[in-house]
Amino acid sequence: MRKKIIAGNWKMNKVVSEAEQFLSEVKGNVPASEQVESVVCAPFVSLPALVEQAKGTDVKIAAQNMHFEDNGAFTGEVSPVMLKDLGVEYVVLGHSERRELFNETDESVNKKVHAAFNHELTPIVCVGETLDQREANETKSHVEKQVKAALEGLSEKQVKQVVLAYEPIWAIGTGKTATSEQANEVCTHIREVVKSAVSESAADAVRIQYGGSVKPANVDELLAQSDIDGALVGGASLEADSFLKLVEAGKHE
Ligand SMILES: O=C(CO)COP(=O)(O)O
Repeated sequence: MRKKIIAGNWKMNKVVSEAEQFLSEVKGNVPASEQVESVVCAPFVSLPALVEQAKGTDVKIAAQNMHFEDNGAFTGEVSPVMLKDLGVEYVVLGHSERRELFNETDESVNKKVHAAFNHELTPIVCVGETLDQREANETKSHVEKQVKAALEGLSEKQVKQVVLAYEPIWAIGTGKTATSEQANEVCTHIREVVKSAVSESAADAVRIQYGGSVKPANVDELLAQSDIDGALVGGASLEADSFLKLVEAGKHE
């Protein structure tokens, strides 16, 4: 049985004091991490305070991006070494906003996934199709290409530790959720891709989140699907109450 993982992706929201306020409200109220993993993906500037505050609690802290090099002349970038040194445990890689707005490619995502493992960070790798691709019936082939590229060169053991997040771009921030059947169909396909590209045991172990307008009202139905092992949540993760409802839902399934 795969443990559910609920991650709140704040994107570019909250100043440090707001981030601290949020964590003070949730940290004593999340379920034990043996039941469900609760992750907060915050902007870089809030990470030191959040990691400090989350110590000894069941909340894990994630970055939303990083460079693949350890250090060097990359003005404005943050490296995996820096994240590891802070005590960050997860990193979101290849989010569609980064692919679309910041020229993230399958190749750079793959380099970052390797860099994450080199520094014992757990990657949450995002994949997903545009509305045009869905309408052209290219969803599965597109997502397959993204998953294979992201996992290229990893060991079976590493693949088992990756978290994949299926986020259809047309459902992000639009209020349009994929139906739970549509979401599960693609997550099932992703698991089949992992099985044929890596192994059956890797496919059984890898966790696949759904993301795109997830909220307390629809999370139960999504998490009840056979191949959905969690949620990557934007808007509905910004309020402590709502985030707590989402992680509670992960516990029940
Ligand atoms: O992009 C997302 C999470 O990474 C989804 O965002 P929303 O939950 O706001 O649609």
